[in-house]
Amino acid sequence: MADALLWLSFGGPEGPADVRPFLENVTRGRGVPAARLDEVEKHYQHFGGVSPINELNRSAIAAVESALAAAGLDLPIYFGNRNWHPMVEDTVATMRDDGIRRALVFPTSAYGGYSACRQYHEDISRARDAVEGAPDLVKLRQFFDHPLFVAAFADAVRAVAPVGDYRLVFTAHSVPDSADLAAGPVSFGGRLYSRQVAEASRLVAESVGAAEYDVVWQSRSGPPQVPWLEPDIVDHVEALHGAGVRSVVVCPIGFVSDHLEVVWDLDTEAREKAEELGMGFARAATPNGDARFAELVVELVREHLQGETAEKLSDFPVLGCAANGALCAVACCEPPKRPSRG
Ligand SMILES: CC1=C(CCC(=O)O)c2cc3nc(cc4[nH]c(cc5[nH]c(cc1n2)c(C)c5CCC(=O)O)c(CCC(=O)O)c4C)C(CCC(=O)O)=C3C
Ligand SMILES: [Fe+2]
Repeated sequence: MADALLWLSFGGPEGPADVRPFLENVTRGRGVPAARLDEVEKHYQHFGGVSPINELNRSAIAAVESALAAAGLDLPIYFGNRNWHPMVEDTVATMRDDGIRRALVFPTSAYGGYSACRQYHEDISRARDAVEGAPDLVKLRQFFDHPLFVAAFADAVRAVAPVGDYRLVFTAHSVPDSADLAAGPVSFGGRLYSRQVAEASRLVAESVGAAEYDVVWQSRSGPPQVPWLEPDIVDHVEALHGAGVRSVVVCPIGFVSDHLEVVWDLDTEAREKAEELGMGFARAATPNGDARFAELVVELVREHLQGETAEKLSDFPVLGCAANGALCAVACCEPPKRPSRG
């Protein structure tokens, strides 16, 4: 039973004055050096201080509203973010005022791990703690191996792949190596996030018939002395050039929409590097623009409400679904150790 859907996302600035306070929200207590924030602020200001993420979420929500109605599911959608307005605390207060008692939560991340899953559970807890009489909030599962997610990426790769030889390169947001090591239920053996990224990449590569491909990382943050997942996409483009590769197709498998880290780190930085080296460069679209993305959300809702077997293409366990911010398992996806200050 559910009487609403909460669309829970990351949030992004909507004007030049929003950028710094947004970045402060994202990085509070996380030991990200000021120099890194100054650099990232420039990326946002380059686009007029507006991240595409909020508009992309709003249009996705409109598509999902229609798809839910077409499927006969009468669920209003509420939109809330971790780091920028509409903030999830405010959204949950509105839901309470509207008489919502129990809502499903769709997180705009397909994966497990601290940043991609557990932090969304923390957002749910924080919002419920802030709102007296808050509805029950049940987060939907991780969907990195859902057939519609894989099919949308596979078609996106086919749509931009050049005729002839190219190297297919998958990319996802880097995380601290310690966070990746601690990702997943203890019984899974760690590295849930990077193993899911590798598995989604394998499924897409198989679907497009690419025998050879790479999985690399992007948008590294944090202090330079802390190890994060590598190699970085820009370094990797250079390495491929050195190995004689003439053309790359980049598939942003770690993301659901063309937000700032896609339009800056890939469409700007990685593309410029490839062009400087005289290489062909194409970037596959993210699923947000594909009609199947709305269908995917409807299927996740239906699967949950009707207790159906999960539609999935891998043998990985079904994870990420829990009520009111509970952890998936004891010690699941522990947060990374923050560098001590002082
Ligand atoms: C795994 C992962 C995802 C994918 C899962 C998901 O989608 O949720 C993701 C998504 C996103 N990350 C985003 C933006 C940022 N991430 C930052 C910093 C960080 N990301 C991390 C991880 C991830 N991030 C981590 C471990 C940090 C270090 C700080 C910390 O330990 O938490 C910073 C701080 C500045 C910097 O980059 O240094 C910014 C601005 C945006 C919005 C872009 C827009 O505005 O359009 C989105 C969707
Ligand atoms: Fe991030």
